[in-house]
Amino acid sequence: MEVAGEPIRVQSIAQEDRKVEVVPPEYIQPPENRPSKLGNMNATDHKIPMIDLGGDRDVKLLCEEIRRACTDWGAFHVANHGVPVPLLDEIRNVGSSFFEELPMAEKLRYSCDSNSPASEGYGSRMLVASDDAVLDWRDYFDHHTFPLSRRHLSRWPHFPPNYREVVAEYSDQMKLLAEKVLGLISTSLGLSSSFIEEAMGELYQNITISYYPICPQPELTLGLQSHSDMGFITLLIQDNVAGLQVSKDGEWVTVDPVSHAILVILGDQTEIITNGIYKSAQHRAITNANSARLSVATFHDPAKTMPVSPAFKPPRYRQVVYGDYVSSWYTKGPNGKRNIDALLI
Ligand SMILES: O=C(O)CCC(=O)C(=O)O
Ligand SMILES: [Fe+2]
Repeated sequence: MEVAGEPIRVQSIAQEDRKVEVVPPEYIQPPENRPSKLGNMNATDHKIPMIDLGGDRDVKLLCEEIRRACTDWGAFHVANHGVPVPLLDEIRNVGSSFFEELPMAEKLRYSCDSNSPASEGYGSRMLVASDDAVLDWRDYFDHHTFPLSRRHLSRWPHFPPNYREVVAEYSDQMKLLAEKVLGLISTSLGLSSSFIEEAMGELYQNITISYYPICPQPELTLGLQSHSDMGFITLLIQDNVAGLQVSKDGEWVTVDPVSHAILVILGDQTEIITNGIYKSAQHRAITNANSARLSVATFHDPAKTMPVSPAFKPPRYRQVVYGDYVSSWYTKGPNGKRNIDALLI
């Protein structure tokens, strides 16, 4: 089902009546970007850290763990995070019902504006900077959730019937967790616990549910090209199909799915504000030939008008107005971490 002027959704290439045996050329990555090895590359010393936020943990010890994880990886799992675990299953379930049970024609009623990056709705080309860029093997639904003035539930799927209620509740819970984690990150650097939250100003939150259809040639494609997230922190959950990889010491490490845990990914604004003591995590998603994969990423960003600069001296990054950073990112494309590197002094 194709609508005139509408970019084609990956799911309609991969799964419907026109199912293909080979991927169309616009999805084929140049050799240097292809996943070299499709198995799980995790060795025990190559596992994303798991940090327990529960109970009465000694804050000093907790902050030491956070500091190590942020320094070594820029990403870590949190367990006992305070978000009800059934809610994690609910959002995965409503997401997969939308992508897998709703006919394409119905899904297309929620199409995002394909001419404007990060517009709300159902799309497939969020990170595509130019017409000749290689396409991601991914469809998604992007929701604007905070500030509340951006939250229009009427623009979100009506199916399944509890979709909107679940996403709204999930958004509220993610905001609380983001504030908690940003507080710990601030404390772990000797800053006041509210430092990053105050520097961020009004919190902007978007939730992207990504759906990666089965891919006939996973060795040639990426579900999502290598990038770092633009804002402060991303809270991500995935289903039980592995596919997310984080770059560590020049190697791609697959993040094992842990159904009750939430992955914290540091974004570029955290790298700037911490003056590079903590680095944003470069990550990507690979595809596979056996199962579709779903993830839910919740982004926490400042207002577009907000200037962000290092909290430590001498500054190693130039101050940047967040909206300018976002515009340049969407113009040039993510290309690994090139955008933040351009701010280095
Ligand atoms: O699907 C994933 O695991 C990664 C999603 C992601 O990195 C993003 O949406 O920015
Ligand atoms: Fe990301």
